[in-house]
Amino acid sequence: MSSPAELREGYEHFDPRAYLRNNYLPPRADFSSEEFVVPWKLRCLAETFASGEIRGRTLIDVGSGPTIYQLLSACDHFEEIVATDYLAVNREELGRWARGEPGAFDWSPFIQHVCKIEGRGEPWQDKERRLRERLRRILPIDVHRPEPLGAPLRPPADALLSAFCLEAVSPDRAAFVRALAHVGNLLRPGGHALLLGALGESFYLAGPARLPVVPLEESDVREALAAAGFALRELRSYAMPPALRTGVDDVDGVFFAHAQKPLEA
Ligand SMILES: Nc1ncnc2c1ncn2[C@@H]1O[C@@H](CSCCNC[C@@H]2Cc3ccc([N+](=O)[O-])cc3CN2)[C@@H](O)[C@H]1O
Repeated sequence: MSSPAELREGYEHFDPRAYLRNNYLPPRADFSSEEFVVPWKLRCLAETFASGEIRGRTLIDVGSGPTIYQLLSACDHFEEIVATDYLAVNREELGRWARGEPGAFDWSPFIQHVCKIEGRGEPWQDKERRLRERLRRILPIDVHRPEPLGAPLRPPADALLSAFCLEAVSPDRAAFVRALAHVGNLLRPGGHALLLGALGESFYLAGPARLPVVPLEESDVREALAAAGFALRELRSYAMPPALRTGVDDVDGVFFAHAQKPLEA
């Protein structure tokens, strides 16, 4: 089991471009079939937002890393998107994309796919522009702190999204529960939480960095959400096919959870 100090040390060597290469270029970024992991992740989010039930002023994305794909369906339903990450190198990568700077990662295949599955015939450039307009803040965060942003979010977020972060920064399941409770402090009562994460993963690579992950089963996710005070609305799982087991991690599958913070405090 890794210690918080080992985790922090490991993240000093995290290479955002290697991480993007490992997870967001082929073979994992294969849009040719719904059987593949990226279309599955994007469909979970598109279907959840399609109902229109989840909307409001602010959505906070916890541990964004260097990625924005997770925000593509959310951005139609919130005036402001707040991205966050622990590492400056990831916040800088997000900023490059947000400002449309040369050298930023090309998310257009993801944006085109989301526009296709949302089925409104929206030009992908419109969605790209809307996300850039609404992605107003890119903040430092540490989910091990009871106040992950260092100060309360005022007003609290109407919704929270987090993709592949909490299990990758928690040394064990108890720490995962604590991190969930901490990020729950950023969410208003009644607010919705959407989580994507890894099942059965014990490590992943990001260039020179080899980071430990607490291996989770679906039941651990269910129990952690309950222990952190969330009411579970939906939990789906995806099994990683052999073709996508590329050695960049040992992930067995992916979970998608939709939960809600109760109205009564
Ligand atoms: N204390 C902290 N608080 C908040 N964030 C923190 C903290 N420490 C580090 N961070 C921040 O959290 C990190 C988030 S990236 C974590 C990667 N998770 C594992 C990776 C992800 C992945 C992606 C896609 C697929 N797939 O199949 O499609 C599979 C997998 C499985 N492997 C990183 O941005 C770091 O900068």
